[in-house]
Amino acid sequence: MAFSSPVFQRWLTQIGADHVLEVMTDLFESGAVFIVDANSDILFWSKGAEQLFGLSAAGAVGKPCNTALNCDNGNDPCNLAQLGIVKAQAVRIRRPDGTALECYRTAKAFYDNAGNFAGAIEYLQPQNPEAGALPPAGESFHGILTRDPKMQEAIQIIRNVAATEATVLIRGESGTGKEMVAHALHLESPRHYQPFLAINCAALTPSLLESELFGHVKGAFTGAVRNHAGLFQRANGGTLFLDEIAELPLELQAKLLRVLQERNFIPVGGDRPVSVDVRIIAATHRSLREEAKAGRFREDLMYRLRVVPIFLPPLRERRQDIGLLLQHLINRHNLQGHRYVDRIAPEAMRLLLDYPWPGNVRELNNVVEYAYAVGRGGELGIADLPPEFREPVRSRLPPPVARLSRAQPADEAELIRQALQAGAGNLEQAAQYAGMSRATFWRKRKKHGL
Ligand SMILES: Nc1ncnc2c1ncn2[C@@H]1O[C@H](COP(=O)(O)OP(=O)(O)OP(=O)(O)O)[C@@H](O)[C@H]1O
Repeated sequence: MAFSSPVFQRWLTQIGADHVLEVMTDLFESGAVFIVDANSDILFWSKGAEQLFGLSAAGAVGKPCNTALNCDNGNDPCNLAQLGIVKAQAVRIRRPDGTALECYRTAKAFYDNAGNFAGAIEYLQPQNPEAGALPPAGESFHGILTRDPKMQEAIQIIRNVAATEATVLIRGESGTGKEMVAHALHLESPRHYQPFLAINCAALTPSLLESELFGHVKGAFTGAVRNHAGLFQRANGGTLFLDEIAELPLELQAKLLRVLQERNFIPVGGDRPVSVDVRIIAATHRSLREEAKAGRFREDLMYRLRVVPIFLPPLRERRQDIGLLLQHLINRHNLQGHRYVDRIAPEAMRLLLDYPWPGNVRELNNVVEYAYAVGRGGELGIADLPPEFREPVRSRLPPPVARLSRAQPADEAELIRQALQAGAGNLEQAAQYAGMSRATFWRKRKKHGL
């Protein structure tokens, strides 16, 4: 057999088995190869796996394979140990960006001399190679799709700072991908085995936020019937993402500063400090400098948080990403099988490119979802777009109308959309426009996916 040939063995030693494996697996352009050890932890992750699953080798190696792949059937390769070989088994994996991918899986187990399971080599192919394919490498980073130079600059900063412990502050409008970027940073960092937890500081009242962040002890307040571990405790060893950090009340800013400086905090109602090791990534749509100048944000905390600032441009300033994201979303929806879109009418594309996208990528997701819900046929046309795309003068906004209590649910979504447009990325102005508090506006926006 060729593999036992001494000539082959000598050649393999000369070239290096790992290099041969890498080159060999690169030949499988439309599939992913990976290798697991006896514990099913990933040892090797091919470029094809990075491409297909949208997860870098750095983020995958060392993880249990069912965690990295988020298999819906999640029972493998336990079965593989008994079966020895699996051919073209249909499986569904879930990428880090949440998209599902139907694959065919072929795998072969290895056993040691005692007959114990010693690992496996696996090959996964998308069931529909065209629809399942991710954009070319370089345009996707942990599910973040972009061709925009400023976004790519941001991604380069993430790659560079991931290995360090530097605190990162992400600035960008709502829906520009701040949480995705924070998650990518976590996945690239040595903390990727540990939890990544996120909270929006604008979404809760100050007392709830304090309890959610720092936890509380039994009896701290009416209703505190047991000890509650806060996010800092639960994220210990990992990363905590604090979205809309500018909305953090001043008294909690002092508590956060203490965690950053002394790595400990006192839970609500507690009397002794709890030590934690958590990397903080914060995000805001505001200028923290301006907030500090206005006395709403502690300057010392601002300096602690923005050691590495990252800016994400709004979608209207990166038009080339609109086409890329559209194609990706269409591929994803095509996979679900309700409708297969293979082209976008030029006039619909024009409208999509000219639209100001106040809700950024989140709004683009919704527009495509709308098109699949209401439209039919292979061409995505103007009639498949939500009403605001078909209004003759989109820039003319209606006056700040209707308090929400009087609005019907359908009007509510429309009001939020108009408010976002009116606020042009400033959530405070948008909330004012809608006649709501920031927290209510944030909740309603999430509810309607805007
Ligand atoms: N570059 C991108 N590529 C692919 N998907 C993206 C990109 N940017 C954002 N998204 C998607 O858009 C949605 C909003 O992204 P995300 O929650 O990260 O934004 P955000 O800036 O944190 O918003 P908010 O501040 O309102 O919470 C998510 O569904 C995310 O998957």
